[in-house]
Amino acid sequence: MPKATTATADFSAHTPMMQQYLRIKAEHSDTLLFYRMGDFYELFFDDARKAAELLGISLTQRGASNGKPIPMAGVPYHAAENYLARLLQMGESVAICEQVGDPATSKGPVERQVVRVLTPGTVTDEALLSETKENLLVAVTYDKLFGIACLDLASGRFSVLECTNETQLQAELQRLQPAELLHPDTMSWSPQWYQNGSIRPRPDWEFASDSGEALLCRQLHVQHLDGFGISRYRHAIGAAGAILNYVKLTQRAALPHIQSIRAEQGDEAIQLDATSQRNLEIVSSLSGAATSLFDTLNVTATAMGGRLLRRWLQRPIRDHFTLNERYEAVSVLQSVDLDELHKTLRNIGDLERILSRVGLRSARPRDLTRLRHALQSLPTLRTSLTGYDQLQPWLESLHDFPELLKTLEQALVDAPPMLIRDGGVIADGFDEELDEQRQLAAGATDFLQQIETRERQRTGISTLKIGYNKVHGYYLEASRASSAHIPADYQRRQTLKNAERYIIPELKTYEDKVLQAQSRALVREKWLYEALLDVVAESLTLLQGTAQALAEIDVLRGFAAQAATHNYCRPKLSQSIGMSLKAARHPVIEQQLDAPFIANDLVINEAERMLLITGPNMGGKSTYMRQAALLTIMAHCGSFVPASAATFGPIDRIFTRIGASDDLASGRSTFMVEMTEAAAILHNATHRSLVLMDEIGRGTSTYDGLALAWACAESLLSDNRALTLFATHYFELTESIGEQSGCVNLHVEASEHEERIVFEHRVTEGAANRSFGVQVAQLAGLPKPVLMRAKQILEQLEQPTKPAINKPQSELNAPTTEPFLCSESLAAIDALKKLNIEAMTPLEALQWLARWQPRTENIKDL
Ligand SMILES: Nc1ncnc2c1ncn2[C@@H]1O[C@H](COP(=O)(O)OP(=O)(O)OP(=O)(O)O)[C@@H](O)[C@H]1O
Repeated sequence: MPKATTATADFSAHTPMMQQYLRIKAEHSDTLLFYRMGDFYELFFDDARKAAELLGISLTQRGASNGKPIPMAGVPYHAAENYLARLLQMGESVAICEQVGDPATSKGPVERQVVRVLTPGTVTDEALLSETKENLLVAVTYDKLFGIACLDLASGRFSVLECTNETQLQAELQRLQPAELLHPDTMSWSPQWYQNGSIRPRPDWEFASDSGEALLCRQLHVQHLDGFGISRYRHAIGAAGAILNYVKLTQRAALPHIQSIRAEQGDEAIQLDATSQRNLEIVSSLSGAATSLFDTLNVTATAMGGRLLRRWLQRPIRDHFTLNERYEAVSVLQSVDLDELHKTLRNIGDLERILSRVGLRSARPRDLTRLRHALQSLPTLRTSLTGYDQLQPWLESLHDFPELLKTLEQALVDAPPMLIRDGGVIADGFDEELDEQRQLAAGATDFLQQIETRERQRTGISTLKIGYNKVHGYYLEASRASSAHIPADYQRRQTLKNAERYIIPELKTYEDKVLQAQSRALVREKWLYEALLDVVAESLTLLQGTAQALAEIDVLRGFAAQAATHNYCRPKLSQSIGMSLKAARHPVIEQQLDAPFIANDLVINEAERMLLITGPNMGGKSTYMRQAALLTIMAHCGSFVPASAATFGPIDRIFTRIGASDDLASGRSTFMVEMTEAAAILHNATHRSLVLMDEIGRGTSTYDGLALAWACAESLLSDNRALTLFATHYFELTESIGEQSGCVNLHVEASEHEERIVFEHRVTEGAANRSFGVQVAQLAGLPKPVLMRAKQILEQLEQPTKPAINKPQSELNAPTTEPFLCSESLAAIDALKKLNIEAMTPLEALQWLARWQPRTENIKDL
């Protein structure tokens, strides 16, 4: 690539057009430059090579400049959106360079300018965005704590938050899933924090708090930021400044739809760390193919409703007042005609994004007709919801816009073309001047037809016809065979194979009139369209408030519909720590099973804060635990829950240690991942946290695993005092931990029928006494000989003091017997230590001895 990166570079050896290209490219060195040439966007040099590789388009050459051939690749102008969408998805940014000068009057290459820069986090074009997902631009800065700012340019939603540590940062980024992330040049970015989007370093000074504050004040038209409650978030304000800088640079337009900014405070939502967000499959499933909680609950009518539901699920709130308001709304919506409401909302569509495009002045004619349609539907919607006091908080924000609607109805044709460029958008009768120009243009066209008829008669050439092209304007065309009949006042302009083209002065005069009238009409129409955008923009704040209320109504309508269809109950919120669920079901699995889902109760509170769950593989332990977390999340979004009764106390965080997989990207083994997650839980869980621990310790040897699981359970029970659901296959824990105060043993039931396991999926009190592992393996299709051998080994392991039946002891897998012996000894010592002899009656002491004595036989073998 020629040196195009400095302003002082010398391009004089290149052709004039290449000089122009290189000058523009020098200002956009880190973006692909789409350089408009006729009907194509062309890319040159390294850009061409890169685009050819990324898009699979052919790499060609264009002449030579500076003595060397120029690598070139291009995409047709009319199909550019598709290519742009793909590049953005791959994290690339593109600068669009258009011809802005007039080719007719230009000396040398026609003047070109970059009219906008598309980057993954700042696109707002309908065709380039996913309907269902927010497209977020996030900036992160660090100085003792992380300052984060987040902008959804396509809705104008702007927020700031701060995190004290990396784990929190990771959790927030996992939730936000930025399409593009900015950080200061000097801050080194760890891929562990986030690596999905396009990560872009920006100059440090763009993140300065003072300049950030000044930029924000200017954007929000205020003198200070106190009114938005964000003043104390100094780092995040710096990050917000970096975002504003960047968006202004790329959009090259004012941003009137960004009208406020809010602080997201850690304690206003239930915190879900990055792992839990993934493990609980809230908005996307682990495998990608399965169904997430979002997929199950999303029956919204509008895309803006779908995006809001996603946000709510990712950030469940803790404010009981707001949640009760939502429950009330869901209750009363059940008596509204939900299908009708769905239809009306569908008609309203994605108002949120239309309004942002109005703000950015990139709204297309069809955006305005959709806005018109939405405003027409508003009164119907309002009528269907009036009379329900419980909906008042939403009805208050639903405004009618009669004047604006009248203007849009009068101004726009019914079905306008895609672009304003060619006209035909503004309706007849809306503007006198436009009508006049249009009539003139149409009248002059009639006149051309009169000329054609007259000239045919005058010349006697019946095939004489009037045509038009951009180079010669209007002309009369006659076949070459009839050239003998051409009058003397005809001036020849063009000779074709079989025809000649002529002009006459009269034709030229009328041509000027037509063209003038047509272009005046077009100019007028564009001006009127801009004015129409101004009119809509005047009501932008109220319209945005209305769109927000509509999106919420859409989500609440969905909750009501789901509650009615699947028999969900209204949750109760309580101040006492804990949770109580009657006949609860897993919202996602319930809808996927052909067989009926077995409902289970769950009670957890300060007195019984750890539920130790044992039972066979496939018995339903994970399902039971996950459903507790999912119901908590649903209830804290305002949804009803799949249970016959549900009460939730205050919950500050949900932690999960579920499943195990290697984290190859960061070079951590399964066990390392497991322990890192456990460490995060033990460090952070409070007595208000819901903790799901599924089979901790299974990633290492049984002996180590048991010891770790034991110690973790003890700590959760006594130090964190968290509300813990602890599933394990270590039966030893059911006595060592399960019998401690604050812990309850539960098990999932299963029975054996003709050597086959039957899962009951019922959770009942008490510990399980066997794990049916071999039977489950049989279901999984393990070869018969292997199963037989496993049964044999199992029998030996279960009777450790007896000699091996078929094989000498040395040939058995000796270490696997170890945990039984060692764990027994550990259990015995622990139980003995905890014994309060003074509080025991002699009979109780004897009973204790009788219970333990048989088990100590195992210990002898150590
Ligand atoms: N309450 C239930 N009603 C009906 N089916 C259920 C229920 N609970 C679980 N299942 C079914 O059993 C399957 C296994 O459940 P789950 O994964 O929760 O078992 P598990 O005890 O955690 O197993 P493992 O110990 O192997 O992890 C689920 O995929 C689901 O199809």
